[in-house]
Amino acid sequence: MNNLQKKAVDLAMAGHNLFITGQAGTGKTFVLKEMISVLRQSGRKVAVLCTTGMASLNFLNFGATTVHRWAGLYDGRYHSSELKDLVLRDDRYDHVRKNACDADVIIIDEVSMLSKKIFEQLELVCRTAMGNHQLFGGTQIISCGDFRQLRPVKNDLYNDPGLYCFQSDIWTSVFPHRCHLVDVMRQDEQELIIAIDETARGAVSDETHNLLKSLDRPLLTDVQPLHLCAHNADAQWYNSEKLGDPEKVYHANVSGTHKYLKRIIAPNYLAIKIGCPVILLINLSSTLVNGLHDIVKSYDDNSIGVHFPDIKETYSQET
Ligand SMILES: Nc1ncnc2c1ncn2[C@@H]1O[C@H](COP(=O)(O)OP(=O)(O)OP(=O)(O)O)[C@@H](O)[C@H]1O
Repeated sequence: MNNLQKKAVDLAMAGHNLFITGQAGTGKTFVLKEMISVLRQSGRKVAVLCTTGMASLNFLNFGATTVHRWAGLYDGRYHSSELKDLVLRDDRYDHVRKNACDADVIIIDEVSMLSKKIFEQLELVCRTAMGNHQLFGGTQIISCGDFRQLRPVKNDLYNDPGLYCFQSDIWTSVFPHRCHLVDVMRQDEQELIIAIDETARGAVSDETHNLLKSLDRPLLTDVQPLHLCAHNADAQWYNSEKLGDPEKVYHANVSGTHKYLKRIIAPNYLAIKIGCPVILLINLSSTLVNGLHDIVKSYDDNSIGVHFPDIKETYSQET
């Protein structure tokens, strides 16, 4: 580890709350992994939380999970008062209370994607579960991320405007220490590192501009490119064009409040054929996470089989 990385680990070992930042490639993930190992070797129970399921795959061997799952926030549906009641009184929140009470240290990675609302709800859950008035119930908190990378996603459905967590009034009290990693540790692709930094700062040099232009090339023929659409309706139209005649169509049994149902991103029917690409829209487990995509391998009246080679697992969901 370099000196700044060592300093971050020392602060964590000394029990301090800490925010670690630095541009892409400065070794944030690397230092977190070192930190988790050292803290655990010293006997401390470390909860490793990520803001997305995909990010938690970086910490697969460290028992990482998402903030939402760990703290029982689900899709952000609860008002803080409801959440407090659930943590205090609801049997279904036994595991959440246990999560919070068992952890000596909570580590949050990719914190740039954590919204102010979710940050404050996580704090509330910890404080309520611990029955302790201190921030996060007095549990040590370490967060890590680069606010010039991905930002929080707003959630209109549940009144989350997607403000950054550092806009919270409690942010500076929670994190009195800030460790800014400056040395880019990634040895290869120096040009790309400079390009990422310049693009993040909005100051693109001619060299970076030329590098980005040079990447404009025909796609490989055996690669199925991901097609990004600005609107769900466009994505649905594109998918049905590409799918052609489906081999099987499943219809959802839908019930609930119209106001909420109309804003759900998953369509109420699913048309598939063998070999068609599918993407997970929710986290089903700590490895089957929102954003994973692969192709349909099999189906019958009640289930669809999808093979996700990255996680060496075949998942079959009852439809
Ligand atoms: N002290 C170190 N010694 C050797 N290699 C290191 C060290 N720190 C980081 N690295 C290597 O540098 C590369 C970048 O590190 P890492 O992925 O942790 O950076 P990061 O800041 O998390 O980047 P990003 O923001 O893009 O996720 C990795 O290959 C990592 O193994």
